[in-house]
Amino acid sequence: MVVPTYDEALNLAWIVERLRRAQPDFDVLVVDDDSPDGTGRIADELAAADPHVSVLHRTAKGGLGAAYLHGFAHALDAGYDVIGEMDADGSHQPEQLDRLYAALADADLVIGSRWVPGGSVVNWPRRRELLSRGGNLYVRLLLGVRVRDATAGFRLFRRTTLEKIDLATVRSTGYVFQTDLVARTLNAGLTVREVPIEFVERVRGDSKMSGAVATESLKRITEWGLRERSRRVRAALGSGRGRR
Ligand SMILES: Nc1nc2c(ncn2[C@@H]2O[C@H](COP(=O)(O)OP(=O)(O)O[C@H]3O[C@H](CO)[C@@H](O)[C@H](O)[C@@H]3O)[C@@H](O)[C@H]2O)c(=O)[nH]1
Repeated sequence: MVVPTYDEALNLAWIVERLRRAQPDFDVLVVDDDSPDGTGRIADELAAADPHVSVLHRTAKGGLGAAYLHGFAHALDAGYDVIGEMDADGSHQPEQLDRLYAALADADLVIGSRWVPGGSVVNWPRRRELLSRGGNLYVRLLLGVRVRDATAGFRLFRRTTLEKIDLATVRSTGYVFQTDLVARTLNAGLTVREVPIEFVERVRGDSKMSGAVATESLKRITEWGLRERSRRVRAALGSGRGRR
């Protein structure tokens, strides 16, 4: 599992311990962006005590997407067949990974979803719930992506999925990375399955969601949607001309 961290000193040891207990066969790769609160040092201590834990130290805060790209490159190089994503703050419960893993039997990407029947959020401020539901609706309308929770960050990918979606061309640095990867997976003709999860708002530390992160998401999704629409219009005009 790739676990990106920025200022998660209050959460990291707790979540890694839960993850290792819930899935003793899984390895954990913490990708830390030189967190000022010393998360990187805690990650080093966890790695020193457990051969299933390793750490990638990045030199500065580069965004969630950039951290995942770095982590995925390492996991692919290391030869893993299944590569996962999970937040470090306890929002994603390692105890629910069994169900995600089982669903990967007939899928190329499994998403732990808050917005399918059976999914839920606990203690999320109303504002965040609206932002997530509204963002996902926007993604469905503009990109035609038939997924209820395209912004979720609790996932399992088959290695082959990451190999097919051309990660070298991904430019999404922030949270829009999540939507980008879902759209790429579907565009590659691969299967995405959503498994209901209970998402629990963090109790320690702060979310790194910011105005800049939200703006990047809005801008990119709008650009992709408009580009796709004009591509469809051009294709329709082209085939119309061909028929005349
Ligand atoms: N390395 C690194 N990690 C980061 C960065 N920004 C955030 N993170 C880490 O990414 C995880 C998610 O960040 P949060 O700030 O806790 O996200 P949230 O608002 O609670 O969660 C929402 O957005 C996430 C991003 O896609 C989703 O994963 C999550 O499901 C939820 O919808 C945490 O482990 C956090 O430390 C960064 O720039 N660099």
